[in-house]
Amino acid sequence: MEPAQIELIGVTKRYAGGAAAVDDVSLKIPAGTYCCLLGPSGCGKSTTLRMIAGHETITEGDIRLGTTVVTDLPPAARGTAMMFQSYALFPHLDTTDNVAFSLKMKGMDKAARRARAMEMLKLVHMEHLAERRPAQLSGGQQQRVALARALITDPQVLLLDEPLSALDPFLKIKVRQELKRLQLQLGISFIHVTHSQEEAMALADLVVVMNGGRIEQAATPREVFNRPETAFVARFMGDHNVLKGRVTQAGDDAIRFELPDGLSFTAPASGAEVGQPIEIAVRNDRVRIGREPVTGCSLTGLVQNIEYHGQKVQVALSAPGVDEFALQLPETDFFSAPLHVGDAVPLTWAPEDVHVLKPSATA
Ligand SMILES: Nc1ncnc2c1ncn2[C@@H]1O[C@H](COP(=O)(O)OP(=O)(O)OP(=O)(O)O)[C@@H](O)[C@H]1O
Repeated sequence: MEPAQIELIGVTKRYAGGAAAVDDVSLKIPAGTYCCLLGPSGCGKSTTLRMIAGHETITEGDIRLGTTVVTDLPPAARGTAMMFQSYALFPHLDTTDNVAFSLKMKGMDKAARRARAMEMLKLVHMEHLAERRPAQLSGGQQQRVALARALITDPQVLLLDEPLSALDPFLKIKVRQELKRLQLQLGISFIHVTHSQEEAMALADLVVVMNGGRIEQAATPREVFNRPETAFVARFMGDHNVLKGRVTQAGDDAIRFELPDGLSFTAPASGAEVGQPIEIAVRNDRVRIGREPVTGCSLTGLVQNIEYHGQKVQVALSAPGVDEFALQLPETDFFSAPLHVGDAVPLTWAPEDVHVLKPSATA
């Protein structure tokens, strides 16, 4: 099948008696995109995926694949295929028959469907284990079989629900690379649900950050990381400090805002007016120690915790009126002048590294 764009138009899901699990979500995923639905537990990622797959009814709105509205079509008629978290392989069938299963349901003869299954097994580098049963395969191998089984239906979109969550950290990275290779090779869209921002950043062309059934931001990984739209996205992606205050002066180019404890900062003008609440983000790795203070971009922090991360050292600090503040230093910088818990540290950042946030979609 030709790759096709998928579009969600005002899609809402209300389970019986509950609030909206997915709330008026609109999203376009261009053909041939690796898309990650990212967010914390309960934000509606799996429900969104299941509605695309046709395993969950849609309360309101429509889903379109290419030019076809698939909202009311059964899963097998949509042009999508789903790989489940549990792999859901049949224990009594060998690898080849597991992969060929949907072709058997369609009435294809045995020789033809086993030949096609073997092509799929080659695609996922599993042809040498074609005769094994699921119990004789490792978790990673079972997952490849599940992938081959989903791909044999020749879908326009492959849907993956937390595909890497059961794998150990080494295998996770290996399978991650294979998923990306397969998506590029096949040229179809993959929609991959994850709660790991690292996984989403590594894989996705399009990251869709969800919170409380809504989309907070949908953009490239670089955009989401460098220009998080909301405090939720900045915190969820990590490696950002968020400062929350009230605007005290508003100029054409810059504003000043004050934290509850009186610390005052500068941010680029963003249409905010005097008296309005404001949130800004500064990346942890853009905060510097002990430089000349920059007016409106400095504070003194008290070191609370130090974590060694290999290439970087993460230092958590406290300051009056600031919930959490951290900086990341390259390993060599940290060890050339090590900090200790309890040290009072002068911190500064450049005005151009201050990023003004919008109110959250669920606010
Ligand atoms: N079958 C169901 N019946 C009622 N409520 C449900 C059902 N499935 C999910 N929900 C609720 O809908 C909301 C979204 O759930 P969903 O599984 O889509 O979230 P998620 O982001 O995928 O979470 P997780 O990462 O934990 O799987 C949650 O509040 C959940 O409790």
